[in-house]
Amino acid sequence: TQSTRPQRLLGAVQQNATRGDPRSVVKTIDQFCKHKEWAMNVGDEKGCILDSVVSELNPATVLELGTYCGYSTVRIASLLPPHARLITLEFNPHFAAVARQIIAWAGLQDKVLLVEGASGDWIPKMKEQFGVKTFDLVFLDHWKDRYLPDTKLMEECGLLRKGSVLLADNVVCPGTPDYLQYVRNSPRYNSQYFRSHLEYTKAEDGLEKSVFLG
Ligand SMILES: O=C(NC/C=C/[C@H]1O[C@@H](n2cnc3c(NCCO)ncnc32)[C@H](O)[C@@H]1O)c1cc(-c2ccc(F)cc2)cc(O)c1O
Ligand SMILES: [Mg+2]
Repeated sequence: TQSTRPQRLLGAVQQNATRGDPRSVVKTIDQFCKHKEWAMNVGDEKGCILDSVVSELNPATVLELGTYCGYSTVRIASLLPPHARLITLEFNPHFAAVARQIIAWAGLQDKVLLVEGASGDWIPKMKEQFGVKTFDLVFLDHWKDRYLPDTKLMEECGLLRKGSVLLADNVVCPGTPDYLQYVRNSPRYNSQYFRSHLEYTKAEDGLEKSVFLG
């Protein structure tokens, strides 16, 4: 049977990355995507911006929307303090299965809770199911037309507090126009654009960092 791109990416990690070493897992995936097959990971250039936001925040509770193969999950989790937790939502069972193995290869399974299912279903259950009060950081990287509805849902569910940070990938390419318009014009957010490039290419893309003002 034909393998899938996520399976080939997992194979590259298992053959080339050092078990328990998140940096080598990240480097292996970036090498694979640069030299073998492009994949929609946040990548190394935008990844450094992600790293700096995480390091500066030192968050205790992080939510990621759209795990895919777990590349950004590994980047974020590798920077979290010991008792911090990252909940990542992925509704494609095949991608979730690959991501679990990549997260485990990096040795980060104790910091990461990968929940299989749709954000729209799970965001309203975060408090009762996982004892989450509010998220310090949310990384949005799932279907681009779901950034805005899920942000409004998080607001309605009381999952954001004064100072919570939303960090959104792909606000230029593929683009998230309705989300950008909302966070940049709403009095409830302080929004900032970090210009970069689409992963592994020269095309423009960037991350939008939006602080919830309560
Ligand atoms: O489309 C992109 N990302 C989507 C990610 C989807 C992943 O997230 C999962 N997912 C989606 N919606 C939900 C959901 N909730 C919503 C549905 O209920 N709940 C849970 N999981 C969800 C999917 O199963 C995937 O694993 C993208 C494209 C380019 C790109 C740029 C230029 C090009 F030419 C081509 C491509 C670059 C990027 O960085 C990109 O992130
Ligand atoms: Mg992305």
